[in-house]
Amino acid sequence: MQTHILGYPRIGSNRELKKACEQYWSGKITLQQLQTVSKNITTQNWKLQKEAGIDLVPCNDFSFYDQVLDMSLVVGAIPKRYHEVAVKSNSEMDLYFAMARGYQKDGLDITAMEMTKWFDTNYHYIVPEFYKNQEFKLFSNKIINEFEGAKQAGVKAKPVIIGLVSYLLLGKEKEEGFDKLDLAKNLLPVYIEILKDLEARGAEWIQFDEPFLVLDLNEKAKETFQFVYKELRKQFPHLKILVATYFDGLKDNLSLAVSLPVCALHIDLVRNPEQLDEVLNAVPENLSLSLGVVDGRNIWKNDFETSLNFIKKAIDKIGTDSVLIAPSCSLLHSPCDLDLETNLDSEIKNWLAFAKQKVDEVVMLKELANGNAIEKSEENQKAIASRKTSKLIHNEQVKQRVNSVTEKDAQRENEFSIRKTKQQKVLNLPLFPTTTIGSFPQTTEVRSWRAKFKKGELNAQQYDTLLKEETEKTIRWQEEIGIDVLVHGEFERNDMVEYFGEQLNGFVFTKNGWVQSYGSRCVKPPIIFGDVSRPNPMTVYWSKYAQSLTEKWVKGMLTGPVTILQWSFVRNDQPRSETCKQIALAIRDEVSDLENAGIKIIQIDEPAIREGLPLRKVDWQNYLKWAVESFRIASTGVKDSTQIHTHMCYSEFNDIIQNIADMDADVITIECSRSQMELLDAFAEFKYPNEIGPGVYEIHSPRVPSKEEMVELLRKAEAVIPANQIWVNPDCGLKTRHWDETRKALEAMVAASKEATIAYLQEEKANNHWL
Ligand SMILES: CN1c2c(nc(N)[nH]c2=O)NC[C@@H]1CNc1ccc(C(=O)N[C@@H](CCC(=O)N[C@@H](CCC(=O)N[C@@H](CCC(=O)O)C(=O)O)C(=O)O)C(=O)O)cc1
Ligand SMILES: N[C@@H](CCS)C(=O)O
Ligand SMILES: [Zn+2]
Repeated sequence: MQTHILGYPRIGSNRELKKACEQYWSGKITLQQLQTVSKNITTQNWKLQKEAGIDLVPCNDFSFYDQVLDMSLVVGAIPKRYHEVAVKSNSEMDLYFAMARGYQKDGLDITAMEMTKWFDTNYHYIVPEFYKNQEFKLFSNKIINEFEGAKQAGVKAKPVIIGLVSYLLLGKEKEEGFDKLDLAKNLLPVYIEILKDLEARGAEWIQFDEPFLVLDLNEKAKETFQFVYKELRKQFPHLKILVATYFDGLKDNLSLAVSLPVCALHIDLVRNPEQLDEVLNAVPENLSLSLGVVDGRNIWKNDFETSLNFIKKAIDKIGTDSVLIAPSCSLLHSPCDLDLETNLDSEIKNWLAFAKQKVDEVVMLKELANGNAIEKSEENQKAIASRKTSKLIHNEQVKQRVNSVTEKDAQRENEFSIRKTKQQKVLNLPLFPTTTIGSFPQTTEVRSWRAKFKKGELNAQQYDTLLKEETEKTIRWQEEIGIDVLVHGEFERNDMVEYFGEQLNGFVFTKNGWVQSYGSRCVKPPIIFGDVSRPNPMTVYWSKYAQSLTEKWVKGMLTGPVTILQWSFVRNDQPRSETCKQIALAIRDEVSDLENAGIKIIQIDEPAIREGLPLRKVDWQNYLKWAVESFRIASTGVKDSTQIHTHMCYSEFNDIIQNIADMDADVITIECSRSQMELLDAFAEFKYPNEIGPGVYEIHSPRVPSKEEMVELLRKAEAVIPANQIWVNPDCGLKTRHWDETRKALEAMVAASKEATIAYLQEEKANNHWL
């Protein structure tokens, strides 16, 4: 029996990588200094795992930005537009960061590659770009370098490589007339070249991540899996190849997965424990099974009794030598180290395990399965029992309230057409009304006020005054440039989910529980440990203050229940739907309080609603039913005249448009500019009846859009959506942007709205004249 880890967090337990990357980007440190930071992180990670007693320690799980982008560089999938950067900068690292973040230097203005969600997680990867007959060639030596780096640290590591089929399926065809899977034949020689080199250097085990094996696959994908792994086996009869699947069960891909001629197959027994029996029955004699029993996506202490039952069952069926023990997936999605949490309630802390502790759990499970360290099992069972019976968790009132929600509680008084008239009477908004999504730049200064406040270097009143000044400046500036519906800027928020978690009962938050979201950006998901309720209003103070400063409407700004659920660590002792409804009721109360405080427009952000979709289509409707219902519980307790907005980013809507419509928000703002308004087609085809704000500019890069390009996008929108349904706004919040680019971009956006209005009215006039 062996233990292994599928991947370890690479940000460093104090976010050293984030800080070093950002310093490198702003020219404050050299490439060599950046590389020293990465070397320290990887070395520490390898040593930690080796010293804990892990048999197969991973390498190539480090990344300066994203592991999929790393793979694109390794196999030379570098889109042509970056070739000049490679020449001008003469640095592999700068080329790499240019692909991730765009390049505006040396007279070049090149956009970043697209970024999207990694399966159903809050991690984002850089989408590979594929072209017909694309050739690949080994470009970056990263995998070899990491293997050698681990060797120097005294570890013969197991390289973790994105499997060939999943790598292709993660990408996007950038021209028509071919299927990305057609490229497998061209890509295979590069994989073979890498494996040859690794084998020559002494590698024994190779982990290929193939998460697509838990998704719905077509015949071509299945054939490609067979083709690729047969070829690899032919070439490398002695390498131990482990295929890793995670985030769901193999289900109808089981026979395919167990037929691959590899040494070991990893399965996720946290997400899909039911698959174990079926897999054990199907596993051929020469295939080892890696049991993903420690939850890599959540922070709860492992229940050793449950895990040991799985392990024993597997040992009985296939023998000790054929069993590996592991976390369910890479620990990338877990915070680094619970030991750093010195402020957590000790009862709750005893229920938790972060990455470092999960490594120990994996080792301990092997010990226990071997009949050793019985006292550790008793300790573990005490902690598990204490959580089951704790008084901290249950609140009968909350449970009763969820149980007594009726259909009427999830419905507005009247349908949208009636609400629209009533809202327009109150709001009196122009055609193409302008607004933003909520956050304004979270400058280093604003963040430093909060850091000082937390350290006690600023008192509550000083902190409050600084935030009020920043809010007032932002309100005045929005008035000045003529935005129609203002926002307060969200300066008081550390994060759109954590901020709410900090104020709700049933949540705890950590000091240092950071998890990578994309590139250098991290999030600190709050932990939902018990029944959720709202002891006090959470946002009314700031919305009321902002509204008191101006005659214009200020939107109240909330995060929706599904997004709070999705971006938190969620309790695993009740269905997610139950927790979601509890959060929904808390948000419903906040919405009511905002309305009572005179706020006429309330936005409830749900950017994670699509991310929460189960990976298999058969499971979608069940999820969508409770997710949409939760949004409706949160949003429908208002008068017809109160306008409810929602906002979503990173979403494709075609296949869930009916459910989006069922949310029945009066206005939805969506990310749209990167797809050049293509995302609107789903709304147009569906004849989406409510109002829509398609994002007219991209907010992930510092590039300032021109008025003309936004007018052009509005014209595209008008071609498919009636003008009186269209709002004008950026793709998402502006928290990651600087003020200078924000000012220029929003001024141009307001000008674009005016131009679109004039053009529309002129056309109307001409049409009427003609009639
Ligand atoms: C919309 N997005 C979000 C997602 N998930 C969330 N939970 N939240 C989101 O907003 N998922 C999808 C996308 C992902 N996008 C982003 C965008 C931006 C960030 C980001 O900026 N993250 C920040 C951390 C934000 C935060 O929590 N800030 C805190 C703490 C700030 C801090 O680091 N303080 C320093 C001291 C500072 C000083 O002294 O000057 C410290 O503690 O050491 C705060 O503002 O108080 C990031 O920096 O990574 C994430 C996801
Ligand atoms: N209101 C949030 C939404 C981000 S998805 C913001 O503006 O940052
Ligand atoms: Zn957004």
